[in-house]
Amino acid sequence: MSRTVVNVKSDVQAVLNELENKNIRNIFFVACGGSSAIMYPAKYVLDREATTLTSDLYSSNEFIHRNPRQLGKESLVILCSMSGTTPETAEAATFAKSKGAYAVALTNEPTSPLAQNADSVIKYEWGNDVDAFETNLGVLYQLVFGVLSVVENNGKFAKAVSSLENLQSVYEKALQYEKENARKYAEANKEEPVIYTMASGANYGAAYSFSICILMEMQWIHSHAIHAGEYFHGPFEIIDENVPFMILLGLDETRPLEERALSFSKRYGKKLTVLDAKEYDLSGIDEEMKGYIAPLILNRVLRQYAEELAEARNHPLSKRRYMWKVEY
Ligand SMILES: N[C@@H]1[C@@H](O)[C@H](O)[C@@H](COP(=O)(O)O)O[C@@H]1O
Repeated sequence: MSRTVVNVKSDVQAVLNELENKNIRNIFFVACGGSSAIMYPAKYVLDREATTLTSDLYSSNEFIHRNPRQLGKESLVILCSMSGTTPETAEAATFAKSKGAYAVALTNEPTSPLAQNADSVIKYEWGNDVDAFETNLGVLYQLVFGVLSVVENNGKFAKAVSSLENLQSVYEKALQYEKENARKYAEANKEEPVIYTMASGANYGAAYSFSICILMEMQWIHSHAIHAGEYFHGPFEIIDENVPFMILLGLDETRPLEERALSFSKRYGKKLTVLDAKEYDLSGIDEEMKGYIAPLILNRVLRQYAEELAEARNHPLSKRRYMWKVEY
């Protein structure tokens, strides 16, 4: 086991030990942008697994201003910020603590303002070279299944951990499988002014992050992440042969929504890119975890698509005009 994997495990365990002595009844996921997107699958896990715990997901500043009535001593607030410097997320930790809640920060920067404001910190690693187990998504799942185990005796913690330990090799096979597709996608889409994304259930966060972080923030391409269930209640009027869609198919219980949206899109659209988790080799992932793990794989593959697109468009993923540059 690498040193960073050992650290992640002990950070998660330290939080779980703290929770043993508390009476947690509700969980609030709080973050912004890409860090918020990673929380959608965690919320899906809680909806599917929790028998008494309730959970909800908030953009950090909305969390503070909406001030949910149930936030209090029986709340666990899970905050995430890679830099730990996003002001509204750091402030949300202080706000949560002021209400008596227990605030856990997930960050790549354990000395950051967010980390300092929280009760506990779990450090995650970031970048293409780190193991899936120690990324933000990997760490958040360990925490969520750990909380389910401590608070509700849910028995899936060990299955989640072993599946996450095997995830890196699944990523590598999926990236290899999609390599040429990603390159072709970039060539075919490099001049497109707008690209929509679509998914449901555990996978919606991956579509959301590709839309707002990759296409809008990092490529300045118009986009919107459409929920596959909502597609038929407005957005489907937009599809025709000229409108590009990135459609995700996961393995969770909402897959029929994604399949329905795809089959309609195939009737009227031509520029469809489909990432289907069914096509990937998921050896090492526990059967009961596959639906939960699929968005992590789709998210990793989407990063490969993003890198190819940035290359083909000669627009680096690091390029910004406002973020971190002007007042906002
Ligand atoms: N794509 C994300 C943004 O959505 C986010 O606003 C920013 C700060 O995020 P964090 O709070 O995780 O440091 O980082 C990335 O660029």
